[in-house]
Amino acid sequence: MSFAQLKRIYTAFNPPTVEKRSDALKFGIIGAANSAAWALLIPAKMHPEVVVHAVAARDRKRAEEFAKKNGVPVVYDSYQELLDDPEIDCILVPLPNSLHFEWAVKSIRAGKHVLLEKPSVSNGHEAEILFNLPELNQPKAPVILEAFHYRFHPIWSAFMSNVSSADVVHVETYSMIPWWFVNKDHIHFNYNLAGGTMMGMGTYNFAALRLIFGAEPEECISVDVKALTEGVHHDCDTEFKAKFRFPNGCIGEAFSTLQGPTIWHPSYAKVTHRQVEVEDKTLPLSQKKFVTREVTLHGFIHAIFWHRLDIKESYEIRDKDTGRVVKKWTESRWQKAHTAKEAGVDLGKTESETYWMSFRYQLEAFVNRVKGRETAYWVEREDSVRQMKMVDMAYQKSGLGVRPTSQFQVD
Ligand SMILES: NC(=O)C1=CN([C@@H]2O[C@H](COP(=O)(O)OP(=O)(O)OC[C@H]3O[C@@H](n4cnc5c(N)ncnc54)[C@H](OP(=O)(O)O)[C@@H]3O)[C@@H](O)[C@H]2O)C=CC1
Ligand SMILES: O=C1OC[C@@H](O)[C@H](O)[C@H]1O
Repeated sequence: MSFAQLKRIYTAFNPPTVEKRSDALKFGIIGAANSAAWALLIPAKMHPEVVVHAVAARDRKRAEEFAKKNGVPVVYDSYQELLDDPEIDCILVPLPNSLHFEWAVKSIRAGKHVLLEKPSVSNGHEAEILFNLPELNQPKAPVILEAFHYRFHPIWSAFMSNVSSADVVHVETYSMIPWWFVNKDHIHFNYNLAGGTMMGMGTYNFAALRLIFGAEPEECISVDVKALTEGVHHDCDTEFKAKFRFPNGCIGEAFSTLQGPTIWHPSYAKVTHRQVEVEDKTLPLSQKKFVTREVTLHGFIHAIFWHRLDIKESYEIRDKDTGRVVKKWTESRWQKAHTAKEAGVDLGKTESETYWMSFRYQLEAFVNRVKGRETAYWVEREDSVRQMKMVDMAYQKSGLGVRPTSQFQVD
């Protein structure tokens, strides 16, 4: 790894602190969660319109420690007290998956905008209720966003601009987290907290499949899992391989593990297109030109560490009458994009920096939506509902069962 790469990663996690505007949004965090650092605390430092104002934890001491460590000025004794603070505009919900539904509903009903950790809720049933709350369809409704951070990174846009959904014939996705990063006692492996690898990591692969095919899967054909069976961990998948059939009859595959090998391996999404004819006016009238494109994005989930977009195009020139191949060759190119400009994405007035992580791009979009501005990219509410339905489909097929629905009642 070069010095420039190391410097970029270092700066991503230790960014310069920018001056805050007087109309900056005040965020509250419910739960002194580890993921809050990536999702909000670090990107907030370099966002002039974001102030992390308060944190609440089930245990006040824990909240105080978190506040001291992260320079958060206000501490609340309970999540509800934080929601009752009229000064707070936005809430980060980084709770166990099983609590996302209840606290996202309560946040919206308190009139707050919600940045909701992925997966949005425990299952499709909860998603239908949450994302269709009447409060979200009113004028000046709160903004809610499932924190699908990688979808906001410019390399994802560059990748998608090379994918032609109508021509996709096969997709393979891979993601992993090394075993030492996720302890067996982590909330990811607690069934009652809606744990499991398909929830914690697989949902990233599933979203990639849905976006690449530009459609919802019709069927989950197979799911092979390694799962825990003991105590609170029961029915939590540590690793899985799933296959889905999409409306064009083609297959999308997802492999993920939260107990992967010691050395981190970048995620990838590999897309194969069908052969299509391309116009070439330089050819004699008796010949036709065809291309088959393979597009692979390495590092699609955590692009800041490393990524590369590979595009391989296999060309053939054929005789129109006989179909005989007259000539064939392959052209390959690759691309990286840490900034919006490098990917050709328009972020409006904002200039992105090479050290921006996917989470910083996500926060940019979230703030812009809250402020009523246009965003280059967004995860719509219906999208999050469909996403949870795909997760349900896979859990049903796996035999582990859909994650349990919250007892919290919405009236
Ligand atoms: N975007 C990303 O890169 C990442 C996203 N995530 C997502 O964020 C969410 C939280 O994950 P993560 O931050 O790793 O988890 P942590 O265990 O670090 O934090 C979870 C928080 O939930 C609170 N909590 C409330 N009720 C319970 C309970 N019954 N059991 C355990 N904790 C409880 C705790 O808050 P309190 O302080 O009140 O005790 C704790 O701080 C998950 O939905 C996960 O999928 C996770 C990692 C990375
Ligand atoms: O991006 C991630 O990496 C670590 C996992 O624990 C987490 O769930 C996921 O969002």
